[in-house]
Amino acid sequence: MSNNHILVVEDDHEQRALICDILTLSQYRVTEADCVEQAILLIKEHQFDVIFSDWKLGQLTGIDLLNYVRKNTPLTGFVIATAYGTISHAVEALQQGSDDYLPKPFQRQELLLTIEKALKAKELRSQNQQLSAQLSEQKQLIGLVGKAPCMQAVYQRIDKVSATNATVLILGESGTGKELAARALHERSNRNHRKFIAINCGAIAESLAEAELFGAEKGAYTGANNTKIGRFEAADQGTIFLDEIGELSPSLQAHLLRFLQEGTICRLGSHQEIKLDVRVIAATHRDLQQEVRDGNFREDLFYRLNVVPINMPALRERQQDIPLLADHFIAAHSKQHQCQAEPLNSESYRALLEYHWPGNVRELSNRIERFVLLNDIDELTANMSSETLSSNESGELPQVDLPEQGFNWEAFERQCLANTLDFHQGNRTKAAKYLQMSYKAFLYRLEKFNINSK
Ligand SMILES: Nc1ncnc2c1ncn2[C@@H]1O[C@H](COP(=O)(O)OP(=O)(O)OP(=O)(O)O)[C@@H](O)[C@H]1O
Repeated sequence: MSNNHILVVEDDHEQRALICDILTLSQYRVTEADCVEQAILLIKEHQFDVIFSDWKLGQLTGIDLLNYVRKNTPLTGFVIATAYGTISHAVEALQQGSDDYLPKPFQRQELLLTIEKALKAKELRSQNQQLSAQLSEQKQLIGLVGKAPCMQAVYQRIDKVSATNATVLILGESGTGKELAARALHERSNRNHRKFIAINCGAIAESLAEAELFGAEKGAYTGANNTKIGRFEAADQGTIFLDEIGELSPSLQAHLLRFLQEGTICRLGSHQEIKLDVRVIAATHRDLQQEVRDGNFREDLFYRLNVVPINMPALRERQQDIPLLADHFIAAHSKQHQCQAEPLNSESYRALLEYHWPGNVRELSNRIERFVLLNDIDELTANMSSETLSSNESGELPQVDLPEQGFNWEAFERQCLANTLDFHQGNRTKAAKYLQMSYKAFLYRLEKFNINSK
């Protein structure tokens, strides 16, 4: 039996028995309560790892229990079950610090997955507690908003490597906060009183790039009337952030490799080596390993850069942070533009939660900024419905010849999911969209059938 102890709070006797059975069969230690008051008495006596609570519990709600838990045993994992279609409850629960919510009716596997998620969140919170003083300071400092377990893992990574001089490669889709993470690494290092220089490798003209990065001697090229200091030299004793590293030309890749190996650069037009102390942080939204396989990126450079990788999660992978980020950006943009925006209603939160956010946090920030400036809620959700996963269109259904002897439905569902994923080269966002399913529902199914997309 697992050591993990779950408290199930549900006033419907049959439902409670069912949930307890599922959890007990999955080797959890389970205790039950039929109301908030009884749950609180039990929490005072025992240490629970996760509390699974229904929303409606007599006169009180799961939120009352959640508030008690967050105040008194903040590490405990918490999942709230919400009635079908009551998205405002889900939003409220996430805002109050629930680790996840589970819309009813739910399946056995979905229940087990949310419990596992809450356990993971609890574990990360426990680990972070040791760093908590630093962590709250760090969260302020680095400006990264998000409480999801995958973001906690990012904070931990940043915390561990910021004090070192290790080269860091930050990976993630566009708009996921790669530059913010790089700044955080710099801010938390002992280089923070020196420069942080950010360069978008895709944005510098090829012909000027070498002089721009490594400097040039007077007369090295037409128009070089004075000696030019490059960005590497300017960043001496500080940090250089090379964004879109995948765009670096082969010749600059060679220069960068030499710097990472020898710690020296040569200005254009000179053979004199200049020793520098610059920490390199690189980022890309590309699959650099694929670029290496395709011959576009040097393998030796890839390994030099990839000393410590940090993966920034896509916004759709941390759905629980969406309300938090939305509220954060409303406050930030209202302050910036000195205007007052209406608080979001539950319909708007629902639209935000259901959308798949191809532009990630940047897109959320931009949409909220437009909404705040124009005070028009339609600006927030414009063009979302056509992109939203839960489209109502059924599309053309595939023809299936039902075999006379019957067939195994689960095996069939598994096959459909796996084929769809293959069809989209393992891209889960596209596959979920193709099946007109929310990303979260699709992930549940992948995990349920143990289908690996990577
Ligand atoms: N976790 C976060 N909390 C608060 N703001 C965030 C977060 N992540 C990103 N942002 C904001 O979103 C915008 C985009 O972030 P950033 O430039 O760091 O992303 P990026 O991954 O480097 O994007 P690109 O790959 O396009 O360069 C910025 O305005 C940033 O402040």
